[in-house]
Amino acid sequence: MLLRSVFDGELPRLVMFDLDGTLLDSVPDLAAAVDSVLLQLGRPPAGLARVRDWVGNGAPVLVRRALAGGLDHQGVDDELAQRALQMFLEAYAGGHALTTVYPGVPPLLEWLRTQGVPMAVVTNKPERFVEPLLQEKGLGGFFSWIVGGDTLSRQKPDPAGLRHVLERAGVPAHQALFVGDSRNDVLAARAAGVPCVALRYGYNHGRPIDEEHPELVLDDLRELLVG
Ligand SMILES: O=C(O)COP(=O)(O)O
Ligand SMILES: [Mg+2]
Repeated sequence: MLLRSVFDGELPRLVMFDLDGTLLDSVPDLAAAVDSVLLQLGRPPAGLARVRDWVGNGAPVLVRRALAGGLDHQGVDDELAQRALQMFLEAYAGGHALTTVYPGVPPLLEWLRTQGVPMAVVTNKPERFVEPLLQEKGLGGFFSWIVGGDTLSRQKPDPAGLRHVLERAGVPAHQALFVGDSRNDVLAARAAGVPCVALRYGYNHGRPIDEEHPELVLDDLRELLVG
């Protein structure tokens, strides 16, 4: 089995997951919220394809990128960014009907649960959205620990969130696994000493995630259970 091959034939003692682009295809709702902010500010909408490349560094950076119209958000007015962030949070709280669970996710989570492997979510999404979203999408109850982008003072690519969970779970880094979709995930895992699996279907600022050289790159999480 591919999952066991990462741990010399054993199972990991903890699996931590990224949220957006890994468990949930959340960009349609994120793009709708971004576009509602831009329209309220009298600007043209950004559209799903561009927002997809801007997701991954949390809501404040997503909003700044939307105001800048690109990944580089230097020079965006701080007061405007703050106002736009409040508008975004309000719009995004309005609903998540367009967000879907990637098909490989439920089979892997169910299987890990039957094996007694504890699970966690470490995301850059603001913490307030995470638990309700997991519940709404049928993924509530799987995760023993949840770290959002504003839970600690630092977010991914900083390893603080992963270390926070490792400590609480009492699991050494090399016996845990992190599953993500972006460069931030690979860098955070590497800095924490945690092996990393990355998904090609997610959001990585428009670049192939293979370039970041995680331990494994997959197209579907069910591949972990095969072999
Ligand atoms: O909110 C974001 O920017 C992305 O969140 P993620 O860390 O779950 O991919
Ligand atoms: Mg992600």
